[in-house]
Amino acid sequence: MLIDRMALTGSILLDIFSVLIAILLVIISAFKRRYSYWKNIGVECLEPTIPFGNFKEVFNQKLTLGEFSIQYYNTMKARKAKHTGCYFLHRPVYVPMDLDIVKRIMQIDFNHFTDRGGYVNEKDEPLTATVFNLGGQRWRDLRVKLTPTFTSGKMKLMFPIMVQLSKELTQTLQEECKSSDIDVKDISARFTTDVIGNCAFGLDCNSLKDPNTEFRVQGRRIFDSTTIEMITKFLTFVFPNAMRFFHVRALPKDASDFFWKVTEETAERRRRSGTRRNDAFQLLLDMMNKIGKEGDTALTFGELAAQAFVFFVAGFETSSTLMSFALLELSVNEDLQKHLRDEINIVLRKNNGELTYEALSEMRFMDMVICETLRKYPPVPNVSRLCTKEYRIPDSNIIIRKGEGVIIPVKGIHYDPEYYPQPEKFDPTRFTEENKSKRHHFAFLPFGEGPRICLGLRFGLTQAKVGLASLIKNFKFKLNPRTKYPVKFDPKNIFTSALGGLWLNVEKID
Ligand code: HEM
Repeated sequence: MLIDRMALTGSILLDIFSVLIAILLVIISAFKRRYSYWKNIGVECLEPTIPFGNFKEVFNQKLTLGEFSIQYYNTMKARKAKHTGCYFLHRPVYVPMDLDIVKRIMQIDFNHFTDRGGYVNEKDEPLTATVFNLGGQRWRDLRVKLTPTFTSGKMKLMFPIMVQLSKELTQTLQEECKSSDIDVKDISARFTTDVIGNCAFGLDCNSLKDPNTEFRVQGRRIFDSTTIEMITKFLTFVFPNAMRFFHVRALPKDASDFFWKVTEETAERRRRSGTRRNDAFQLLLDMMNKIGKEGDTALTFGELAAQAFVFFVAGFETSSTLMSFALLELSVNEDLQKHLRDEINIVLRKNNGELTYEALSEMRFMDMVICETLRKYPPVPNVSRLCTKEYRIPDSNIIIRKGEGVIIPVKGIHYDPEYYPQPEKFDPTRFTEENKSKRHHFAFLPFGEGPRICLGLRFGLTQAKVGLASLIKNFKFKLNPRTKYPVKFDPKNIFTSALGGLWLNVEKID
């Protein structure tokens, strides 16, 4: 009896094992067929690994996406390839190396690449339906409506709030640097959280005064992904339909619940008090209440909340990354720090000590430092596009089919010695007007380009410059031994982020 049962079990196990092996072989052969795609159409490609494609080191967290961008770009450049292809898991992705082709995809022939391919799952997670993630006509309509949010006129109105918060930043730092080393990434993020909260929503987020305020905690939560969350994010990008079918959420639930609740409360407060403010949130409320041009379609509350959310998230993280890496480089290059401080003091003296919007635009060296920081540490190391209409790459037989992805290797381009000799060197003079005019315009892409260029570019630059002006005027920064230079980047973060923070020694200038 026992022997019979063992035999039966053994044969079932064998059957299951054979079926599994057969399935595995089918999957492997499907991958192999897929992985011959670029070779078959004569496009340069590196050897992919099943099932990661060319992103194995990114998945197992040996490389950040920024490091991948540089490594991939340099390898292909050494092969003198103009057109290259890689595989993101099973998906073929075109990667242009020639800046004229980059310009065509992002700008001239944009109509073929209108989408980014972000994950939208409105049913389970309305906050994903942002202007960043949406494509097609819904993106176009929203983009047109949201563009007036950050005009230079609006920036001038918001400017005094930024200056006021920069004074709070100085006071906070003065207190905190007495007793401890400073993680400039953290303090910059607290500043930009308060700025975007106040300028865009009229909310006092209070994170400078209280580093553990819920805004800061939940803001950090969005970017501090666990390994599982990071893999989920990748999968939502590659299999959006399947992930929607299985109701998969791309955002941490606690953080998205918090932002939803804050948006509801803010909308309700304004409705009850009847106050109108000249800010991004008012613009969104008007769009929801159909106060605007005749024939405009109204936003739903979910759409409003999603746009408020993306402004908040995009608004604080990227700009604080910019501020903190600028501070890092200025602490390593003390002559540049002094040069910048001298410029700030000269401009402020001319303006009776007042930092105004116009005074800020007089700071030419500040602008060069900011650009060089964005070149060396682009907060978004790669930019993506989704082909929405079949496209033949000019002067070639390569066809990009509808549904195929494109990656622009921003960080790779920023480290190309052909455009930036000695790319590891921090050298703001690369951005004098004369030097800029000698380079291809698409050799500098920290905000992307074309109709989908960053919507908050002006806001991001202004808040980072205001914060930096007040910090460099009032403090001296030096590298702290806790920070490795060159920096080690955090492979768990899809954006540029230093592993363990950016710790500096800070000394108040009397
Ligand atoms: C230093 C600061 C910033 C950097 C480096 C940055 C970078 C970027 C990049 C690379 C993109 C993709 C562009 C493309 O695909 O061509 C983007 C898109 C976007 N950014 Fe920013 N960003 C910054 C600040 C901001 C701020 C402050 C906001 C809002 C308050 C913002 C809102 C957006 C939005 C809404 C999009 C999507 C635009 C669209 O698809 O139409 N960004 N940003």
